[in-house]
Amino acid sequence: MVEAPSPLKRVLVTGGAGYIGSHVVYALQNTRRFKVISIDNHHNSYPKSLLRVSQLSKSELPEGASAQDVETTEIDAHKCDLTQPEQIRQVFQKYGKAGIWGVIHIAAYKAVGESTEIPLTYYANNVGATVSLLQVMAEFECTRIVYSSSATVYGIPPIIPIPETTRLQAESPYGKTKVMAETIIQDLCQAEPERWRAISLRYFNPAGAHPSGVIGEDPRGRPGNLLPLLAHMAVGRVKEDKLMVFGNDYPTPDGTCVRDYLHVLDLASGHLLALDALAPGSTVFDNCPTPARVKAFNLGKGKGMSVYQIVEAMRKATGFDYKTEVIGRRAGDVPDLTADPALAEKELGFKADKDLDTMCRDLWNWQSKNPQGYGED
Ligand SMILES: O=c1ccn([C@@H]2O[C@H](COP(=O)(O)OP(=O)(O)O[C@H]3O[C@H](CO)[C@H](O)[C@H](O)[C@H]3O)[C@@H](O)[C@H]2O)c(=O)[nH]1
Repeated sequence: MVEAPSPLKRVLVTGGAGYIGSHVVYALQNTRRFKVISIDNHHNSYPKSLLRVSQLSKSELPEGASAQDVETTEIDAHKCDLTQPEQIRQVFQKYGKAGIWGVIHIAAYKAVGESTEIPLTYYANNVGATVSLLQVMAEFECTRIVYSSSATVYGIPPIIPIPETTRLQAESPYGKTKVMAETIIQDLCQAEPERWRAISLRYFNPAGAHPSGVIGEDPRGRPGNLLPLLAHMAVGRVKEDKLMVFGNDYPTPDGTCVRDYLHVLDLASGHLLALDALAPGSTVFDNCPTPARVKAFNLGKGKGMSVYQIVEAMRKATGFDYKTEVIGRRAGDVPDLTADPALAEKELGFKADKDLDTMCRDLWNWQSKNPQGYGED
């Protein structure tokens, strides 16, 4: 049976149970304008995260909240594999034609090194699944999509800060999957300009957690990324006190790589702005060079931070006495990935305001309250 129409906009989030997905779902709920449907295969995420998001959103409802407000805090969560079109179709069938207003497509594999070892898995999961998703969306007349892309599409960028007009030249299979999916979405919007609207969001380095410490990042296994690794070291989950710094001979102020870290809640707010920009009446596509309604935006702060600056900020937040040892460069690392965030600010009204100390404080709040992440209870 098809669900009855609802005054709330139904938004499907793929990868909703993951680190970024759970914060995006929270942000959607916080507006009280959306009903969230999540699909996730739990490859690198935990269903518990969505239970916690719901609890958090419920706890923030004002007294005497309406039934509709309460409905916004509920999530229709599905365990679903995006490489299986039939599984996606089943979710859309529940809501019928045009029953889902738009999609935020976050689900993907994201480890650069791993993608060089198992490229086919990456192409199937990140590109093939995107094609299947778009096909099912078309079948069900759901033609608005916000796509999670990455700064990795720029490869080794020729200009810092990086504007969106920079040529895309991703190096790893992972990065190439992001370029391909962006291209596929662009081609679709070009082929059917009256039908499709799409925004790709090129994430720089998301960090931190919701300040409640109820949700956060919980990578499976030893974290490969810098901030979760430092958090795991401080909490004793990784029994190391020495961070291996991957190279100090880069052409950067202190020789270590520079990245543009932004708070995950700022990143989540970018998704809301992008989603609203897909609505009729939005002016975001007015200056597109073709009738196609498709754009890409950087989501970053526009402020680069080195590995040593991050270690220092985490030392301040956690009180942990990190030691460091410089080892060779990590394959695939680029010296500097700092966003030019001007376009997203001008056209979407996006600004990543939260500073590095806030990111580290919120990360530590999450990690110290949940030393074993979601796996502990
Ligand atoms: O043990 C470590 C881990 C990281 N680093 C350094 O810390 C910086 C940040 O590394 P992360 O792995 O945290 O982040 P990346 O910028 O490499 O990765 C991010 O960008 C990638 C694309 O470039 C992918 O999108 C990935 O998912 C995303 O987390 C890099 O200079 C890295 O060399 C270390 O020195 N030691």
